[in-house]
Amino acid sequence: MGRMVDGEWRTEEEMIAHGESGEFEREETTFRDWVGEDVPAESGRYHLYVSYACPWAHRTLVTRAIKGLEDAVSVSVVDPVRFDQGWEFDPDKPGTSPDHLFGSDYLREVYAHADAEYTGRVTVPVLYDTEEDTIVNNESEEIMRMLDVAFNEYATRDVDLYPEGYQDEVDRLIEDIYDPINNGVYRAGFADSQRAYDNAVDDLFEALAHYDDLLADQRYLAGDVLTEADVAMFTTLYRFDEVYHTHFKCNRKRIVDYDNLWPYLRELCQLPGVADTLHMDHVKQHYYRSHGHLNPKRLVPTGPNPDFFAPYDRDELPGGPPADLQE
Ligand SMILES: N[C@@H](CCC(=O)N[C@@H](CS)C(=O)NCC(=O)O)C(=O)O
Repeated sequence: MGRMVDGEWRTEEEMIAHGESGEFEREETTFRDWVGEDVPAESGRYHLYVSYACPWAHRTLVTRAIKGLEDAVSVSVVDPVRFDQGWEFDPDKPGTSPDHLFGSDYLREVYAHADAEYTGRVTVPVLYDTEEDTIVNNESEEIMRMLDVAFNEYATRDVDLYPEGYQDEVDRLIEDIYDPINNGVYRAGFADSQRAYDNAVDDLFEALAHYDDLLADQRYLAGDVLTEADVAMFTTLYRFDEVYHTHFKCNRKRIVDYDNLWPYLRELCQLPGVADTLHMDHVKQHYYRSHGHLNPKRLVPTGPNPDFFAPYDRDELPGGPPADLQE
């Protein structure tokens, strides 16, 4: 694994950045323009690059699926296993695709196409503008918001994940769950010292307990309506028992052990469109086979196979999904 420096791929760059006490430090993303502000929303103009394995990319895929934006925004899917050349395209692997825009072998070629002098990590998701021929944005939270708000006129389902009256709460929730939960599992898994790991798992399980309590009498994180905050929480919970519990040593509890988080997770999996975004084979292949420093034999565990499609029994709670998501 490496990163780009002045448009060149460097594999000798430090694999994972750490602070002085061994905490994992995630690098800021660099392409931060906005569809709807800097460039106009248009159907067929933008292209998403994703890995089905990645929780950040998964947020954008879930938003696209539940709003019904498949015809408006096309997608290329990388090979789930990432070696020292970074994300690559291998359309022979099940569930992957070619690079539909450029036919590249590696995702870094797409970054170089957008900026020949690019310095930084080559991450998914990427939202590419075929008109301006550059990357608009590579920050999942922002791409999720753009798909939800800026592309609304192209949505085939009437679903608003950032509803008026809830916006401050949604922003607060997305921020609040980021450090202990979404990034928390990485802080645990990529910790370089016992203290950094201990702090990360303390924060993670304290936050999970808090949201488990909240969801006892509340259908969704912001209350009775489904929002972007649920999408942001969902993609971490989905990977938890199969990957983070074992591979990242987040093993005080599994999601199936929680009274409310577990049925909440099942409900989200069963929303129309979401099943098509679930690719646990890619998730497991990616984590267990890409991180040789954590799993040197690169063996992929066969369990525990939670049943995400078992009934969830949350219809008694107030609220529920928008009409267009009720089947
Ligand atoms: N802040 C970014 C993080 C994206 C990210 O870290 N993606 C991972 C995959 S899960 C990646 O592509 N990593 C490659 C690397 O860091 O070199 C976002 O939320 O979009």
